[in-house]
Amino acid sequence: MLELKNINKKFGSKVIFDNFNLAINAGEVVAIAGPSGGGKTTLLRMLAGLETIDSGQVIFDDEVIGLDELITRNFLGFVFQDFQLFPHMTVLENLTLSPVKTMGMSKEAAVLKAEKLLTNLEVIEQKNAYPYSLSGGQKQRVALARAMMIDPKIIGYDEPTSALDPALRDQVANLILENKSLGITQIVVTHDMAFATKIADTIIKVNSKTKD
Ligand SMILES: Nc1ncnc2c1ncn2[C@@H]1O[C@H](COP(=O)(O)OP(=O)(O)OP(=O)(O)O)[C@@H](O)[C@H]1O
Repeated sequence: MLELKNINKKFGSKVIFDNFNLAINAGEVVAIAGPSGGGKTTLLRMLAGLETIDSGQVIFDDEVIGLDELITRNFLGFVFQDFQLFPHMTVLENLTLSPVKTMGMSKEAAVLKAEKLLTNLEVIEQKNAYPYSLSGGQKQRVALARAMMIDPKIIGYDEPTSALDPALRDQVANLILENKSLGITQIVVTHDMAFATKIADTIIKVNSKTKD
């Protein structure tokens, strides 16, 4: 489904990826593990088009995707570390802002879609609440709903359990497994190997050789 071939990425003179390869099958949950600073977040950001790729090939369903097209193709919905909800906006506004502002979705369509996702994720009662008033698990669900607003082919999570206690970690694992049962392809960046083992079909270690 998604294949990365010979991906190179540098920040200044610092090499983050040197001919990196990755293949992900549709419906698979892939955990990306590896040392701090190894480039896990950068990998997700590159796939979401939030960070440039210097060179290499991205192939999606047998189609070679221009490296500058990643941002507009919306392959990857991003669930940011610590959720990164806009604090001055309600849950509903957090979900509808970007689709309306940057993707030309009508306000009405965005609200309908947001309400459906919030219902599915059992946080519809919080639609007019502000992020500060939500529990950690509710914030996680809202962040997931926001990522799903763009109908991404893949959902990427950056350290989804880092801010959560063990019970909430299990909830996140269940959410990811529920999405898997719906056939959604997911990439999960995590330090937490127990969590990775629980959710992932495949665990990929990025730049693990730099660990030693
Ligand atoms: N915008 C940037 N400009 C310069 N260097 C950056 C930038 N973003 C990341 N880096 C550097 O690239 C390297 C990889 O960072 P990244 O955040 O992808 O690592 P990570 O594996 O996610 O680490 P962690 O597990 O600590 O979150 C780090 O050395 C980081 O300092």
